[in-house]
Amino acid sequence: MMLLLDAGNTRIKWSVTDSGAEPGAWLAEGGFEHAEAAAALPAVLAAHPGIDRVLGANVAGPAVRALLEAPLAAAGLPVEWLTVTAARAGVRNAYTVPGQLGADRWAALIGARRLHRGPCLVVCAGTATTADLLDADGLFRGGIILPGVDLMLRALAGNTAQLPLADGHFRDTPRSTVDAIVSGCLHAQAGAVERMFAQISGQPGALCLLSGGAAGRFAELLELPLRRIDNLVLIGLATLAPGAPGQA
Ligand SMILES: Nc1ncnc2c1ncn2[C@@H]1O[C@H](COP(=O)(O)OP(=O)(O)O)[C@@H](O)[C@H]1O
Ligand SMILES: CC(C)(COP(=O)(O)O)[C@@H](O)C(=O)NCCC(=O)O
Ligand SMILES: [K+]
Repeated sequence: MMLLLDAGNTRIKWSVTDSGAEPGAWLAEGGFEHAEAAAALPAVLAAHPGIDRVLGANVAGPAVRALLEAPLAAAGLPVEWLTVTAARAGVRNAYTVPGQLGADRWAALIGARRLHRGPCLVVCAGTATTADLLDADGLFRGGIILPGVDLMLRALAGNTAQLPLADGHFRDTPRSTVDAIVSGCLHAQAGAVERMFAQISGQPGALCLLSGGAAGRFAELLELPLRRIDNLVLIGLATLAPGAPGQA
């Protein structure tokens, strides 16, 4: 039985899965804030005593990595952290320096390849938003990084005299400050995704896979073939586990 960890810059997402189970068929799943790791992880282990392996993707830095490793080490469980390479599980990494790519993006690409064999735009709407192009033959051609929704909202509130941390709504023609701010930030997210998707929209089977905690903020704005996938990073990690069906 495996514990999978997606350590992002806002939250830790986790799932428990039986070795050999279909990626995404979780026995349990959840999330917690970085500071809750010392309490949350022992609770997960206590609830699932059969966990004998931990696989993780970390993009939140060494301090968060240590926060996660400590309670697991106390339970005799080392964490196998995903390292980003030039090729894995049918995905090839065209990054100029392959190891520079975030492990979450790499795991999400591997998960996407597992779920969809055609051309794909893999979007993770998290602290940052990423949109990564995966060819029908499994080549990750490259992708973009932009501030996530909350970062955009906080940037405006924190760097202007008159703009609040907006809790407005998306409008086609915003007529209040908070709606103007929220609409602008959501257009920025959806526009970036649609512009990236335009590179593959003419290809048969082209699909956008959208994951991440902030996905729901702009999913319905997207005018493209879309599949919402919860925890694509964890699906990628599960795909890499030995014995996982369809593992390449
Ligand atoms: N429980 C939640 N409910 C609603 N929105 C959330 C929740 N958790 C995270 N978010 C939103 O998603 C973003 C973080 O998503 P997540 O995919 O967890 O990011 P990361 O992988 O960067 O930690 C936050 O900035 C917030 O906008
Ligand atoms: C872009 C990211 C910050 C996204 O992380 P998240 O928003 O999920 O916390 C992360 O993938 C990262 O640190 N990447 C390393 C640089 C790169 O991918 O080029
Ligand atoms: K940083």
